[in-house]
Amino acid sequence: MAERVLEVTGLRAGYGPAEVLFGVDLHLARGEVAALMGRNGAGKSTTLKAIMGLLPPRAGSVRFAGREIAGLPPYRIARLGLGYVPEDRRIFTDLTVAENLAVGRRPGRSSWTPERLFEVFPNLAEMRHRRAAAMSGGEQQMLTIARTLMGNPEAVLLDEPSEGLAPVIVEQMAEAVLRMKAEGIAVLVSEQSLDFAAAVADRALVLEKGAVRWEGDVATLEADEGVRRAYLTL
Ligand SMILES: Nc1ncnc2c1ncn2[C@@H]1O[C@H](COP(=O)(O)OP(=O)(O)OP(=O)(O)O)[C@@H](O)[C@H]1O
Repeated sequence: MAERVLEVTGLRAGYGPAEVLFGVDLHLARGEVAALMGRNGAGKSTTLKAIMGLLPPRAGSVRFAGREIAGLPPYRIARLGLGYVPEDRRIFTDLTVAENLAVGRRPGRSSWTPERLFEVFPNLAEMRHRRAAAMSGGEQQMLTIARTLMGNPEAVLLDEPSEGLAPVIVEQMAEAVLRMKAEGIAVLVSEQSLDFAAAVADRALVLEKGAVRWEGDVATLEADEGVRRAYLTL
């Protein structure tokens, strides 16, 4: 069995009185890309936020790189090497691409430099001196991913990267995920699009009503109309 970089068991979380996650079990192997799928409101974003400590887990265990991280604040989880790219872009719009990357650097242990990132994201290289405010949503999303890599993560949680992007940008986004994988970074990507999941992921986890109801190869999921109808299509 491949070594697990992330292991989530019985994770419960919610907002105030609203319970959203009812015991999520999932894992991510080192260097693997897994797609967390499910309809709107199934709990994908909530799962990523609870793993990252942005929403305090109410029960369950989250083990990352061999240690329990449930209950730790997000900045400590990030420092341990878990990156997080939220749906809304978190960049400094007044800064240029290169400046945004410099801000993301983690002192001491970054093997990533802006130059290396520009090799991995050639489209960002072309606009390195452009202010982020003058970039498209998709380009800003790509910059958010690149900036997360400056923190030298071992694994990255990526929330709905393809949502609302033009098809050509979605393709670039898929390439970016595959390049992260090629660099040995494990990625848990929350995604509604089966096409995107099939393009990037080895394995799919399907959430419904706050728990993982199906798990398997993306190809099996594509072929199984019954499962798709039950958990994915409207
Ligand atoms: N800040 C919040 N306060 C209260 N309820 C919330 C909050 N954020 C999400 N929820 C609720 O939690 C449930 C799961 O939402 P979540 O965003 O995790 O779903 P999702 O699978 O990521 O779907 P989407 O694709 O719509 O983001 C939904 O019922 C949603 O209404």
